Amino acid sequence: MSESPKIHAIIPFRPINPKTRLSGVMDQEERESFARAMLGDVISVLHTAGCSPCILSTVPFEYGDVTTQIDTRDLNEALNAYLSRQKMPVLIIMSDLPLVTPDAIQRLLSCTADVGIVPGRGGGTNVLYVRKPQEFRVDYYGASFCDHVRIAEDAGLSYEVIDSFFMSTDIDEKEDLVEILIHGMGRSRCFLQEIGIQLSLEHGRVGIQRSAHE
Ligand SMILES: Nc1nc2c(ncn2[C@@H]2O[C@H](COP(=O)(O)OP(=O)(O)OP(=O)(O)O)[C@@H](O)[C@H]2O)c(=O)[nH]1
Ligand SMILES: C[C@H](OP(=O)(O)O)C(=O)O
Repeated sequence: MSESPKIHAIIPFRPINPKTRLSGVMDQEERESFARAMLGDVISVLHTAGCSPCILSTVPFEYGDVTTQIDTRDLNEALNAYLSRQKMPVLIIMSDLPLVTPDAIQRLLSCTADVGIVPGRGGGTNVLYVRKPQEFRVDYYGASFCDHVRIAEDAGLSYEVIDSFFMSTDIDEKEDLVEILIHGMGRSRCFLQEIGIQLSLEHGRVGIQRSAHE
């Protein structure tokens, strides 16, 4: 019996000077290592979920034997050019989702709508499952979740919104690191621990602190 083809998962990635909103707690070299660690967590989960990952990078970049495509254009232009070349369903997943799980990916892949949308906290879009890539386009940044709903509606495509704590937790700000230290089990958590980032409790709120000697 022949196996069903793996779903292509495209991961946009900017390896140089990424995660600038974490500049207060990590220097550039650390942010680059941390972004790579989060990417590694996402790639492992995609493999476990039976997807075929591909990195869409702004510069030449290698991660094991994962295929990389290079596109120097900005995020939206690069992804829309990619979508226009695809005939089969595509998963678009951000690289800063280190808590994503195979179960959550499977749940998204089992949605029957033309577009499955996983919102990010604060109005962004963390994962999209696009069954008809040539009929959809992306518009990231700002309230991109609302924009993606509107784009699907305008194109006459059905959509389903998938709520998942682990997929909706993208790591943008210092406060988001708390979630990795509480829920994470992969490379990203190890990296934070290696550079001395740990949980702190101040006035009853959980935050993070970095040990001075690291
Ligand atoms: N291919 C490509 N990917 C990008 C680009 N900009 C960001 N990304 C990726 O898109 C995803 C979401 O990006 P952001 O959350 O804005 O991450 P970031 O740009 O590293 O973070 P900030 O500098 O803090 O805004 C991540 O997977 C990034 O690596 C780009 O210009 N091209
Ligand atoms: C790419 C952008 O990511 P954010 O800046 O919201 O993390 C978005 O989700 O539209």
